[in-house]
Amino acid sequence: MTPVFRTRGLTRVFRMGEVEIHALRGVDMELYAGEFVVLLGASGSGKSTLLNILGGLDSGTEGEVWYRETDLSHATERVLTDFRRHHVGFVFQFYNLIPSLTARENVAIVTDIARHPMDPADALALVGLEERLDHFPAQLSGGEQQRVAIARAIAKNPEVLLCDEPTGALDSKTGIKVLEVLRRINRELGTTTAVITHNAVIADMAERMIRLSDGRVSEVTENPHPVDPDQLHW
Ligand SMILES: Nc1ncnc2c1ncn2[C@@H]1O[C@H](COP(=O)(O)OP(=O)(O)OP(=O)(O)O)[C@@H](O)[C@H]1O
Repeated sequence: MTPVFRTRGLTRVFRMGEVEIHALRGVDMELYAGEFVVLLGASGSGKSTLLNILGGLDSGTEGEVWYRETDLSHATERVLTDFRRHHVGFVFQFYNLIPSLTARENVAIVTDIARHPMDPADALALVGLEERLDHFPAQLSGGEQQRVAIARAIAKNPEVLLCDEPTGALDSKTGIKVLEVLRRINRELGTTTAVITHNAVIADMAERMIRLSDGRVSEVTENPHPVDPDQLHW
């Protein structure tokens, strides 16, 4: 299987004045096409740093990061912008919706600059919000706002969806609904999906779990029988 992403010896050092923080200390990992992966690890283990580098939001200090045949570690800003714009979708813990725009308009912001976008209404229907197209964020629950954010991330038809604590601000019932949406998109669109979480239970729905400890991959586990999100309890 050809990986969508491959890192080798990836390190990231943040320099704060005299202090150096080694967020990643040599990460070797792959993400394969179409898989659903959960990234676990203690606070500060480097999960967000890794996801940000995979998504072209940040760069490593040393080591290699490949997106298919593109070497992101030596890419120009133009290549990285194109990569972010057309190949990856991001979902964060806080939804980052624009309060003065409706659900449909929040999604259209992205589809307006994408090459092969979905219709915003279709993207919102995929996340179960066909009845909420003209609602403003303040008129939506937290789970619904997160689903708008997911619709916005997938409406450009990205190959990869990178999610940083997507259920972190939600109660378990709402979080499970959001996970069901992510699972459905992964299955129906074949979007390679990586989800960072503190919640080890969520790994039960993933095909693979990658654990980071102190800036390194400490464990990779395959899960031959991923469960449906509605079977998860926490
Ligand atoms: N921009 C930055 N400047 C300085 N240090 C940073 C920066 N981003 C992250 N760090 C540090 O790098 C380390 C790894 O942070 P990171 O956010 O990747 O961890 P994490 O596993 O995602 O943690 P959490 O689960 O708490 O979000 C931490 O010690 C953090 O303080």
